[in-house]
Amino acid sequence: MATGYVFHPEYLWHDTGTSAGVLPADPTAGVQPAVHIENPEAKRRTHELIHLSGLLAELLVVEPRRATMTELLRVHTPAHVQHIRAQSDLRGGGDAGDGFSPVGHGSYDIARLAAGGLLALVTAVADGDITTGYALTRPPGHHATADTGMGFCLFNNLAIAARHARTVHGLARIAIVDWDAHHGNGTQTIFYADPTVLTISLHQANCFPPDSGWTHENGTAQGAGHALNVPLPPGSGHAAYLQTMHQVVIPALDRFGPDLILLANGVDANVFDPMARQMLTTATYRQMTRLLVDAADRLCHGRLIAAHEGGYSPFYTPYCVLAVLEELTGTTTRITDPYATIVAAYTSEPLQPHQQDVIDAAADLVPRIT
Ligand SMILES: O=C(CCC1CCCC1)NO
Ligand SMILES: [Zn+2]
Repeated sequence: MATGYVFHPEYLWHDTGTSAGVLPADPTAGVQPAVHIENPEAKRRTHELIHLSGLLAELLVVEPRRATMTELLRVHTPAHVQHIRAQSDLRGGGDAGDGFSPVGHGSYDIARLAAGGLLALVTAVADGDITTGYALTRPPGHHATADTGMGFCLFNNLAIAARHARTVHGLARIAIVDWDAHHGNGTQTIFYADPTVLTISLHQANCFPPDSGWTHENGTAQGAGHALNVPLPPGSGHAAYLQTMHQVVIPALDRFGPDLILLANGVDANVFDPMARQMLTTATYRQMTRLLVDAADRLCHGRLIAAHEGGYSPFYTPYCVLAVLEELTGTTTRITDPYATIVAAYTSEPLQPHQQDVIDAAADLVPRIT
């Protein structure tokens, strides 16, 4: 069972500029310049930990390629692709569409390489060269819709990969699980009327995008029943997420019967992350990933590909991703999470009734999956 790994130095060259955290800097308006929260640091440190842990030597390194225009247009409108390209051509760059999503000079080709990293993993899985894979890509993708970038995302990497899996490799039924702290609105919207793609998003309720990711958002037309959302309350931790996996995600995958499982692996629900208020630890990511690997083994010959999404703590993101990657490879951990004892007390909270209520509401929709 080989695990593919995609990383490329260009991913670190996507320039999100000196936005003050998440907003464009504007000293004239009192918005002091700062490093953008979506900067290379957490991804660079993640790649370095994967290397220094010795795990890199056990992975099949898969070279990314740039997604072609045809591949981009399977998901995005021509106007959106042209917009990204035009913003990227500007010496000072621009924005992907929502005012929160910097496009650096040259980011168009880097975003194509991010999407192409997922395409390369899908092809490697379809060809049987690997069973599981991880793309440590940047910029992220799960907020991007067909016609706009959003929330730091330029192109929807996983949606492009899903369409490629179906169109080119005949993998007809695709499940996309998204446990990034923020709603996978872009992916959901792209496939909202598509019965062949099941989207499942676990996220902090009403965090980003605002008023998005409610349980009643359950798909439409032919896709009715094939979008699940679990908007977990702020402060939700290990117990709530594991209960969601057992009561919603795994039963949904069992009913749907995917030919391929894609994972939007945002780790910004971790206890140290500045961009959300959830309480997950490396143990949570490890156990959630193990459940997905077991489901993939049961349902689709182990085929499971993860795309990196959010994760902004430069010191904790690496350990969360390492936990996911070790479970994808089926190896035991090499490096103990140095923060485990610090967080053990306040991340072992029991499941709360208001969290169970949210999980129950989502679980009630699982029987609608066909
Ligand atoms: O990690 C992210 C980005 C969230 C931010 C985008 C603008 C404010 C919140 N999405 O998954
Ligand atoms: Zn996020």
